[in-house]
Amino acid sequence: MQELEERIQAEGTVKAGDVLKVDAFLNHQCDVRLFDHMGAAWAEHFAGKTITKILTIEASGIGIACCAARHFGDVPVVFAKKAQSINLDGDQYTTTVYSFTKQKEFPVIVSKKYLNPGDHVLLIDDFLANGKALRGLIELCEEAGATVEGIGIAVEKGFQGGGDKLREEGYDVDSLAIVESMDPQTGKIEFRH
Ligand SMILES: O=P(O)(O)OC[C@H]1O[C@H](OP(=O)(O)OP(=O)(O)O)[C@H](O)[C@@H]1O
Ligand SMILES: O=c1[nH]c(=O)c2nc[nH]c2[nH]1
Repeated sequence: MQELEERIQAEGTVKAGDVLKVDAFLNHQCDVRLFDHMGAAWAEHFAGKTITKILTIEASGIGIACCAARHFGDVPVVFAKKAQSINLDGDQYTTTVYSFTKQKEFPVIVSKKYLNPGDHVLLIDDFLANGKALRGLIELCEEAGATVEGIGIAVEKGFQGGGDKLREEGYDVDSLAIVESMDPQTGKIEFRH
């Protein structure tokens, strides 16, 4: 998606440790017009599929998933929580995920009320790196007996391999920008096309 690539080139910075900082528009300050355009792009890609629910994970996927839902008939957006809470009652699906930016393992929890065997789920997230977050969401869908229809990602770091492994396994992964390489010394960012 050209608009997203241009924003990354203009406002993104490359940090050590394979970190791309795009928090001016994607995952701290949020550009909702851009999010809306991203939702439209995923709706075009997944047009032939029936989507009954969007599933994402705290924290950065939530805003993007909510904007995307407007392009999928206002389907419900469910976000997996990364901490137990007194607000989480009853039965839950749970797994654990290693967080890329927080560098520690988190529980990942969805109430059984909000993920069901009949659901056809679109997974949405801001970043795809090693694929740990998506593996967690896929596991929750498997536990629930829900079908993963596709995966919509804003920025995939292709050189970390998580996306290609999922594609090899047959998942339909639509990443709107795939970073092929990035250099913290020069700041140069190259995309896969
Ligand atoms: O493919 P992976 O290696 O799993 O990396 C991608 C995940 O990393 C980030 O989550 P993180 O927990 O780092 O930050 P967040 O709380 O801002 O979403 C991002 O939001 C994705 O969920
Ligand atoms: O802001 C972010 N930058 C990244 O490079 C990244 N990788 C996973 N999650 C990420 N979040």
